[in-house]
Amino acid sequence: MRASASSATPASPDAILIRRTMTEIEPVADKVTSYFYALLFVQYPDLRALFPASMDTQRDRLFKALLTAAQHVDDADVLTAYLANLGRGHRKYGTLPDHYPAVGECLLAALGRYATSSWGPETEAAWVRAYTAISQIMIDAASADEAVAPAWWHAEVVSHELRTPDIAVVTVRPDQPYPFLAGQYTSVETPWWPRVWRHYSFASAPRSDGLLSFHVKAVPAGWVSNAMVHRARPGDVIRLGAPGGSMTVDHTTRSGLLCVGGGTGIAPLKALVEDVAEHGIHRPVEVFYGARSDHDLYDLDTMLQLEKAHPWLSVRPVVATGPAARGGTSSETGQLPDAVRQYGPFQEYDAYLSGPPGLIRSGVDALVGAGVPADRIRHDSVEELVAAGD
Ligand SMILES: NC(=O)C1=CN([C@@H]2O[C@H](COP(=O)(O)OP(=O)(O)OC[C@H]3O[C@@H](n4cnc5c(N)ncnc54)[C@H](O)[C@@H]3O)[C@@H](O)[C@H]2O)C=CC1
Repeated sequence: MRASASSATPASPDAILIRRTMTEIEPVADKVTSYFYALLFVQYPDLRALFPASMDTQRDRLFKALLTAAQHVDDADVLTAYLANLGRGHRKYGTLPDHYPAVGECLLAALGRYATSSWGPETEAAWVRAYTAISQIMIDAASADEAVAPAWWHAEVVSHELRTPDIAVVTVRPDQPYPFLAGQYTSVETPWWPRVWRHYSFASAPRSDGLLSFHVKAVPAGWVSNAMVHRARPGDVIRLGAPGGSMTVDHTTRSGLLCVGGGTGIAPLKALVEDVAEHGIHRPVEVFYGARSDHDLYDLDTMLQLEKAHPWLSVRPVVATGPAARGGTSSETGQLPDAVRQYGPFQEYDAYLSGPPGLIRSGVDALVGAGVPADRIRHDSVEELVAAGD
């Protein structure tokens, strides 16, 4: 979380033109992205096979990516980091350098059609420059990544444990080593919904046996989550993309860790606790684990066992309704951010937030209120979480 340079320094002429287009198309974003994909698939029918059967989430993602790029167009560091990650992430879709000009041509045609008052030769030229730069960063990052990592991994389900009627702990064995850091996430594609990818955090620090675990909650209309909870069985093979996310432990400091997790958001926090334990330098770790009710604290036993084993760890279950859970350093009823506010001070802590988007948003405010400096609060991108929730 850092401020964009573009908010502090005057915007470049290209940035002004690009943002003008974005402002104009924002109210009709659905139409622009539908037109873009329709044009792309008519002009370049071979590209249809790279996309999922249903394009709903995809349309939204394209617009958000454009918006992010437009916001940071003058901030080379942020833009490059974002686009390089996007370029690497596109390898699993089978994206090739040749595809970029086709996409650019259809994108500009769609923007020109809907941004009627801001479009003209100058604006078009600004978009051509921006798109050329964007695609080059993505192509270069993908090509550099090819030398060091596969485009995707196959992983076989080796165990599937239903913890509640709609939450499963799924453990998989990747077909080749899968390097990642505790606190990161990956993208998952199931055999039942080809080319539909969703993000899930790793529920453990890297293990010596190479196995990876995920906590998945089946949500209404969630294709991948329902398949993972209700269909996947040992022997099924899923695909994994590259690891991502910066919710990782800074092992160069001895600061405490304040971990606030709601629902299946406890998964990466458990991984962080294991990471601190394995590192051997014992720092205070405070975990606030929230759920709607006692029954929804599906991983409380594991967290309490960790608490028993590690004197530097405090686990505080927080339930929104019903009787407070038994166990832990303390046990609360109410909303997670309110529970965190009762404790502290946390000035000397690095904070980690994980869970539903609403919790991330209100949690950041609560943590700042509890004295945690904003630049020491880590969480995954709320946009990605929205996509992960279905
Ligand atoms: N890396 C991450 O941030 C991860 C995020 N998730 C996300 O976590 C979510 C888990 O869903 P569920 O288990 O159904 O969670 P849930 O809806 O049952 O909520 C869990 C907890 O968060 C609190 N909460 C929810 N919305 C809140 C708000 N607006 N303000 C304050 N507190 C709020 C609830 O009171 C409860 O304590 C999914 O959206 C999933 O995508 C899951 C794993 C990792």
